[in-house]
Amino acid sequence: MIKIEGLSKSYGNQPVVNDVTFTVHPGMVTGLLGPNGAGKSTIMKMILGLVTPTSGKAWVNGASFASTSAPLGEVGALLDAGWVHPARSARNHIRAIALTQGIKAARVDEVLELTGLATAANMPVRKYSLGMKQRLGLAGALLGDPRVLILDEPINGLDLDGINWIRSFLRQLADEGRTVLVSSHLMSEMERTADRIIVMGKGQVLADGAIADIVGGQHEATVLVSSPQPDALTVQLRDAGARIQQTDNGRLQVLGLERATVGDIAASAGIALHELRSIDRSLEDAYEQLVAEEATFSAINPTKGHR
Ligand SMILES: Nc1ncnc2c1ncn2[C@@H]1O[C@H](COP(=O)(O)OP(=O)(O)OP(=O)(O)O)[C@@H](O)[C@H]1O
Repeated sequence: MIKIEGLSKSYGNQPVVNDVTFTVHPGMVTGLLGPNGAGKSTIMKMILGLVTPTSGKAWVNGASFASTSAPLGEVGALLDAGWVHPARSARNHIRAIALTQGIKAARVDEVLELTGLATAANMPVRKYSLGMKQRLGLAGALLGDPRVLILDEPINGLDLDGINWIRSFLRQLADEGRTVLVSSHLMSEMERTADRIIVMGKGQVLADGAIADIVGGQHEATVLVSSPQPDALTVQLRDAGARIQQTDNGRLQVLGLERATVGDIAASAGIALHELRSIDRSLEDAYEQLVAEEATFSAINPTKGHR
């Protein structure tokens, strides 16, 4: 389990993480989602003791990570898949980490096998694709068989096969009872990967919950309707509190009323309808709206939440 409480970080007088509190539970994949610069990596580094918080605290399995005696057995981290020495083979890279941490050599081949790198293990890393480097980063993270995994943008740069592979891999790790925290700047990546997402914007938590709840929480009923009497219908719907926009093809986009209500209003006013349907908002829309709302609010209230 990872717990952070009131965590803040400023560089100079620039706040980059601002009073963030959340708990990441074992047995599920938790996504830390936010646009570039939202503060996701900084939070991960503070959990790992690589960046000192300006205020607040982070615990991994009940203790501060810096105080742990076998760090790789406690937490596996993937922060930057590109830092490996280019001339070194994957096997030698993982071996070197194992040696410094007192991990037995047999585990090296186990993690290379687990991450699908066994057949490429003797190749110099400079010949690796980004996806292979991501797998290598994961292999390193898994070396100590940790209960907690912290992975910064592990899906970045993977092709579709790679994405599917990592999704099922993370699922398996969570099913084994591990705590899995994964960051991404793309909702599409998190959509089928995470059980729960924490949405960040400008260093703050904007939303936290199951994806369906977050989309639902942002949801405003949107109905598309067409009628031979659009003007009369517009008047009736506006009277009921709806906001109406005319679409290019003459339909009305109705915001703020449910589909059945729109149908009932038209029927009681004797207005014919030729089309009546709800529009499903995509996850991406909900995410963009959340982040855009925060950006707008911060712009008009620049001191908001910044300490
Ligand atoms: N060492 C540092 N000194 C100054 N500013 C920093 C430092 N590290 C991060 N920042 C700034 O903090 C903000 C948050 O960065 P962070 O890397 O945590 O964001 P992120 O959400 O992980 O985004 P990305 O996906 O782009 O890495 C950014 O504006 C970044 O420029």
